[in-house]
Parts: sequence; structure tokens; C-alpha cells
Amino acid sequence: MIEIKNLYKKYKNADEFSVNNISLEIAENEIYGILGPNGAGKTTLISMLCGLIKPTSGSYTINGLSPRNRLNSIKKITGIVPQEYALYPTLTARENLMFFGSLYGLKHADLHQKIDVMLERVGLTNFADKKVEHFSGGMKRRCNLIAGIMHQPKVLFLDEPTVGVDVQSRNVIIEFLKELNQNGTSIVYTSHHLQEAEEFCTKIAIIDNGQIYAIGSPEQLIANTPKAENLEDVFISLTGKELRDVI
Ligand SMILES: Nc1ncnc2c1ncn2[C@@H]1O[C@H](COP(=O)(O)OP(=O)(O)OP(=O)(O)O)[C@@H](O)[C@H]1O
Repeated sequence: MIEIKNLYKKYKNADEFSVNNISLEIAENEIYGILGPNGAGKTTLISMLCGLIKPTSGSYTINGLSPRNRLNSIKKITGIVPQEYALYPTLTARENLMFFGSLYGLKHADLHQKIDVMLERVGLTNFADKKVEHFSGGMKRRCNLIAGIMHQPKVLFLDEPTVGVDVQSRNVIIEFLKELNQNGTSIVYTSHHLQEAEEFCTKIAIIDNGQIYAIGSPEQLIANTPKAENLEDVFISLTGKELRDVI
């Protein structure tokens, strides 16, 4: 589904590579976690795969399509749920979703019905016509999520989809994502919530300093790390205990 070959990214004026020779294969229908400490390169990697920023070198294909000549086709089959809310605060949830749906070329009649179904699925029916600026963090995250999947993408990229939400919202988001996956959407996601990733992901790449440190299913990663009882133990063993403070 996704093949990444020797991908590098060095931002303008940066001394170091933020993504430093990453090669990965992500199979169809996987729930693939890209995990790493602050500044590891997760967002940079996902942003390149979404076509938001250009690699310095290296290549990737999604469903056999290369962004060099098929970026528009890639955009049609991928969905993005960014870390920052991609919602207009002064519009209502429904208005936001109408806007994103039309961007994806969905027809008006279908769109109304689809929005109702999606809002219901994430528990936002009663707030459909309220402005997003009044929403709680969890409500914004759930609305942000459906904005990214209005066109039923084959691949969905999610950058920390459950950050800053309560347990109830988290559960709704994760259950919704599992359902999407069961209906044929491959998922690539980043998170700092290791217990969530351990339960949710079918495969995980742990990255740091722009490089891959380990790849495997959660069970494989735990089994291959001496004394590890869970994914957090694996993570600490690979990336260390040092703080990653940068400004
Ligand atoms: N636009 C930019 N210009 C210059 N450097 C950047 C830019 N964006 C990110 N970086 C640097 O690239 C490195 C990787 O950052 P990135 O945001 O990809 O990491 P991350 O793993 O997503 O971190 P976090 O968990 O904090 O979101 C960091 O050193 C960061 O400071």
C-alpha cells in the first residue's frame, strides 16, 4: 500500500536531517503506528507522505502512485487528520463538514446525509449546528476526524488524533477508527499514548533522530526487548530516558 524508500528531509537552514534515510513498507489494511519522542520526525514523515512538504531526497508510492506525477490521484485516496485542528472556529460543525466534503468533490445531496450519519457516529448530532469555537477539545477532535474522512479514503493519516481529549472521547475516536479500518481503510497514526498504540496498532515503527529504531507488531517488539512487559518499556529501552527539550 505504501512503500517508502530512503526518504530524507532537511528543513531550510536546519543543521540536521529531520527524517534521515527512512525506508518502510506499510501493508494494506494495517493500523500502522509511527511512534517516537518529541522531535523524532513523526510529523515530518507524515507530512511528506500527505504531500504537504517535499522530501529532500528519496521516494515513496501510495497504492503504486508516485507524488512526482500523481499527487492529485494520491490526494483523492488519502485522508489527513492533522495535529492542529483543521476547522473554522466560527462555522458550525455541519458547515465545516459541508466545506470539507465539497473540497473532496462530494455531491450536496449525498453530503447532507453523510454528515448526519458521521455526526451521529461520533456523538455530535446535538451539536451539529453549534459553532466549533464553543466545542470542548474532545468535540473538536471528533469533528476534525470526520472532516478528514468525508471522502472515504483508502489510507488515513492521523497525527496524534487523541491528544488532549478525555477517556470518553478517546474511546469513541478509537472505536470509530477501528470500524473504518475494518471497512477497508489503512491507517497510519502517530501518538505519544503508548498504551493506546499497543492496543490499537497492528504494526509499529519506533523512530528517533529521524531514523527507524525498530519495526514489528506490538507483541513482537515486546518479545524482542529484554525485560519489557509493555510497549512503554520497549520505547524507553530504545529511545532512552533523556528529556527532549528543544526551542
Ligand atoms: N518547519 C520546520 N523548520 C525547521 N525545523 C523543523 C520544522 N518542523 C520540524 N522541525 C524540526 O524537525 C525535527 C522533527 O520534528 P517533527 O515535528 O517532525 O517531530 P515529531 O516527532 O512530530 O515531534 P512531536 O512529537 O513533538 O510532535 C525537530 O528537530 C524539529 O525541531
